Amino acid sequence: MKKIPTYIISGFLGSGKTTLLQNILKYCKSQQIKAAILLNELGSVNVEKHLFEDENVYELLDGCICCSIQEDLKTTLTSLLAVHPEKPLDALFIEGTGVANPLEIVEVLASLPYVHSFDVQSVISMIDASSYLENQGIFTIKTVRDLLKNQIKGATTVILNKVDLVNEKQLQKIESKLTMVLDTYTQVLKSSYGKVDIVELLQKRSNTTVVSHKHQTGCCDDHAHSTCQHDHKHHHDHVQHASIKTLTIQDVPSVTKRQLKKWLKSLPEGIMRGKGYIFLKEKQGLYPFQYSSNQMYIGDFPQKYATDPCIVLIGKDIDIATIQDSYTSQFSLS
Ligand SMILES: Nc1nc2c(ncn2[C@@H]2O[C@H](COP(=O)(O)OP(=O)(O)OP(=O)(O)O)[C@@H](O)[C@H]2O)c(=O)[nH]1
Repeated sequence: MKKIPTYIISGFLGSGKTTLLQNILKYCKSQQIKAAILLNELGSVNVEKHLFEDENVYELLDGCICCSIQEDLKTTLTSLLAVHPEKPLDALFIEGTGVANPLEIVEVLASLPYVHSFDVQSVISMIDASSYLENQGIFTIKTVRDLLKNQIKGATTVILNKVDLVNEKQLQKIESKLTMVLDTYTQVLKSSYGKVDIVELLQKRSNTTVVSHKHQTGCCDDHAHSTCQHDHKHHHDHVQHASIKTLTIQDVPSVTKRQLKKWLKSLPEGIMRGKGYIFLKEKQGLYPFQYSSNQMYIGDFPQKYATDPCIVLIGKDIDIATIQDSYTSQFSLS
């Protein structure tokens, strides 16, 4: 089945995510694009329900899909696939809460089994130009500052919204601050009320590659072809230059904690996040693990629900072939 092109819209509270989403949906309607939206709200009631009355909406309330209700996200993705089996959706838009880390959502979509049904096209992050500079000073709490940074750094497209509320000088200051955080491949657009060129916005800018440890002949061999989304030469430039890349390794053999740690630490700097389930030799069980800020965390308890071991890595400008090679040499010895 064709994968569903999926877009993640992130950005701090009030930055204009819903406003942008409405513009996108208007465009989809005009082009007969069959879209669904997944709205996530921190509160137990969606106060913006009325804005999406005619739309195919899935609501996830009372928590953040990137963390506290991540399992609900998985359940919703599963039921969404069950509802549209014959005539799949043309696009799925996921609007995270204002405090969501978009990379955590990418990780879910890149994990098994979802990676075979959803294809992350881009991570769009909204910035409220009228409060961006102020927020840099206000939020002295490191976790909030990190969150703001992750929302921007984890994006393939950044939209500097609410430019109607700032003057040229302020805008220049924001742009120069952003260049310090963003890499050159991140697309930066400016807008008022989320009015941007939607065709340009919906271009594919993110890459997910699926490889199987069992088929190390490469992801382009016959067996793996159906899941292969590698950087083929015939891809358009914007795909080759996509800054965020996701690598999903499936059929992972059992390893020791030490081996996993050693391998994760050996990864290139561009790797921003890692996550997955790994069968630990010493504990004879499938354990969840996390990797961020150069630190590995392994869950205290084995996974209760049936799932396959897999490793999801997300990074910027990463050379997937190099990672695959390092992975093969590390774990083939195990
Ligand atoms: N002046 C101005 N107001 C805007 C702009 N974009 C959005 N707004 C307004 O800002 C408010 C918040 O916009 P939303 O689109 O709801 O923002 P959001 O990011 O979805 O907000 P959360 O649900 O809190 O995460 C609304 O009142 C919008 O009408 C803009 O470019 N300029």
